[in-house]
Amino acid sequence: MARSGRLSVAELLDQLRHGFIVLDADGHVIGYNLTALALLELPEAFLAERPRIDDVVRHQHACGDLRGDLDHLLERVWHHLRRVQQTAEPHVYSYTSASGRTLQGATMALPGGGWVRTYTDITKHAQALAALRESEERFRSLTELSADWYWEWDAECRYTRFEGRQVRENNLLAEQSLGHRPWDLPSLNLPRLDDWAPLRQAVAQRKVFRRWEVQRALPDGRTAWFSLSGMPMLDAQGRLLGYRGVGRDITLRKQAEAEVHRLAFYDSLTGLYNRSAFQDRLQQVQSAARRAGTWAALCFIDLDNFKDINDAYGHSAGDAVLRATARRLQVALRASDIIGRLGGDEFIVLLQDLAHEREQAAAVAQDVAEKIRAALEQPLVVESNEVQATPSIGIALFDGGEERMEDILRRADLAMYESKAAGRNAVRFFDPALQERALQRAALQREMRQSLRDGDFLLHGQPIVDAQGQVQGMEALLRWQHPTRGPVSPVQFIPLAEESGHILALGQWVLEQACARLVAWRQDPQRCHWTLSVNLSARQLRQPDFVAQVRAVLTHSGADPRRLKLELTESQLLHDVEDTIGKMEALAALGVQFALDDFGTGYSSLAYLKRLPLAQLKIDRSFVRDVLDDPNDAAIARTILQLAQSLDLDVVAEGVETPQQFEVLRAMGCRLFQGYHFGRPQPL
Ligand SMILES: Nc1nc2c(ncn2[C@@H]2O[C@H](COP(=O)(O)O[C@H]3[C@@H](O)[C@H](n4cnc5c(=O)[nH]c(N)nc54)O[C@@H]3COP(=O)(O)O)[C@@H](O)[C@H]2O)c(=O)[nH]1
Repeated sequence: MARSGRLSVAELLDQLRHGFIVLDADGHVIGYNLTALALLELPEAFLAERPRIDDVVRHQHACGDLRGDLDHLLERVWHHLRRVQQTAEPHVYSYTSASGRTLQGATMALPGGGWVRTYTDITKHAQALAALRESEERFRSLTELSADWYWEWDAECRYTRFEGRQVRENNLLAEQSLGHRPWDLPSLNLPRLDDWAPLRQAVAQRKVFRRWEVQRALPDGRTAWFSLSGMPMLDAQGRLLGYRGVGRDITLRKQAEAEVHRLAFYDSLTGLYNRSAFQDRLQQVQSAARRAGTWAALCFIDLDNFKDINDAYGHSAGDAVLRATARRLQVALRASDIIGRLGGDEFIVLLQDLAHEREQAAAVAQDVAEKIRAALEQPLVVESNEVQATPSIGIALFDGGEERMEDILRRADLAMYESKAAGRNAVRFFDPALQERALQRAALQREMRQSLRDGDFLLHGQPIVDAQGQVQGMEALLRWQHPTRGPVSPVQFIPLAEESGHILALGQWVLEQACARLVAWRQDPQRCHWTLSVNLSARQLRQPDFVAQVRAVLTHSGADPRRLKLELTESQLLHDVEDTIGKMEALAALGVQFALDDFGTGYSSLAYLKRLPLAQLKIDRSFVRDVLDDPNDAAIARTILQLAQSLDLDVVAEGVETPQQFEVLRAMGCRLFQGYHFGRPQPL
């Protein structure tokens, strides 16, 4: 310690963490600090004698701190000393002493000759580096030996790195993925962005995710399944740097799982659902029917003479018949229908979401069962023999109620026995009354097609009069003069025509007839100002080319569009309102008028009412019927009239049957009327 109480320079240098030795131009030690002695483990007496650097090296070599050939060591020391002098660049090196200390040495040239050598203990740093290297080695052997590969994403979740033998051997994966987010790459099992929501949510919350399975099509045409697990990489402030994780090819496992699934749930002969899978599906259909409030049907199919085929041609022929039956069922039915084989020659079909009404569902089920029957009754060629395996089909309808699956199956099975009893190759319902009605509906639909061809449909017209009883127009009403059944009410056949789609052809026919009538009236001074109202069905209006169709009929017939009035019901407006408004506006632009039929019975939103290009409201006849006796009906009629007045619409009171009804409605301000009081529908 210096007298002043402050450290001398020499004392200060001894306190440094770095050791140093100063050499003169000949390489003699002319200065050093105590740290150098400690780090180099040299006795002070040795350095105090100003040894040459060669002696220091010899000493270190003798102690085992420096290893290798001594002459070579000395040569190298002097080589570096000279080089440092020439280049003025320090020479940095490191070595580990015999005692296990790692030192970093640096040699620098001094101005005017000589050198200074510094020594720093970097043992800890060297140990950390060694540990890091070892861990890298471990990681590398892991990715080299394991089936997994390593990946990294940046903070935007784009792949930035892949490592591992798998990736090297199958570089397709990395090539395809680098620079892309996993959800931007094409995937077979998760094609929509929404499918990735759970993974993206986990990433947004910086969560670890495990075993995320994705199926990809590789550029070489193969498809492969990968499983990804990942964890976030965060900086010291908790900001996301990216994700890192492992990936694994799980294609083989997936294939094995699919095979196990196939064996457990599918019939090995036909590939259809087996009994246990079918029961599962039946339960699902029942739950779906409960949610949707619809009816479903179970068809039990038994091949009529399968045993004879088996006996006559052998089991392989029998198997071929069963496989062909399965194929025919698949071709005849829709993808949403569920087909199974219970065993032997027993097949089952589940038809879901048939209709909300039981009778309507029965009609559809009857149609489908007939289609199945027709498909299966066709002869088959099996092992060069022509065989016929006609089916007996039993149908049980069910809804979302509590009925047990065994009971539904039992009902269908019983109905199937009814088919057998009825002479085979037949369809029977569990409920005979339902069967009858379903058959009636199916027959009417068939006959309707024939009647359309034969011209059995007629158009009637019912007058629409003003307050003075003067006819202002007609409503066109369709009639079916059935060749054997006589007149069939539109109340009966219009819904059937809607269901089967015949309404499109019928509607077109009515429109053509109505336009022809308008053209004929034009020549008649008493009728030339009349309008003709035509009822539109929901299905007609939903046709994308409906506007074009009406325009074509008008052009072709030459009828004045302003005399044509199309009647819609409120319920028709509820379906795709914007589309309906668009079509109405397009026709209104031509001059065609629109009336809202049965007004008051539906759920018209006043907001829509305002937007629709309507000319007329028709008060439903249910309000007119009791307008004299029921104050509520009278109030409704009055309200409709007031509403129409404020919306600047005409009003027709429908179903006026008596002079009293006429008077009351006229007193309320109604100006147009329709009903038996003025005339029943007559041939136009
Ligand atoms: N999509 C189409 N629907 C049509 C067509 N033709 C008729 N229909 C619809 O069928 C339903 C039944 O029609 P219909 O049996 O012809 O009955 C109409 C009138 O006869 C009846 N009416 C008329 N005045 C009276 C009356 O004073 N009392 C009474 N009880 N009934 C009467 O009302 C029916 C007309 O109703 P609306 O159409 O609502 O104005 C019926 O829903 C028809 O719409 C067609 O070509 N296409």
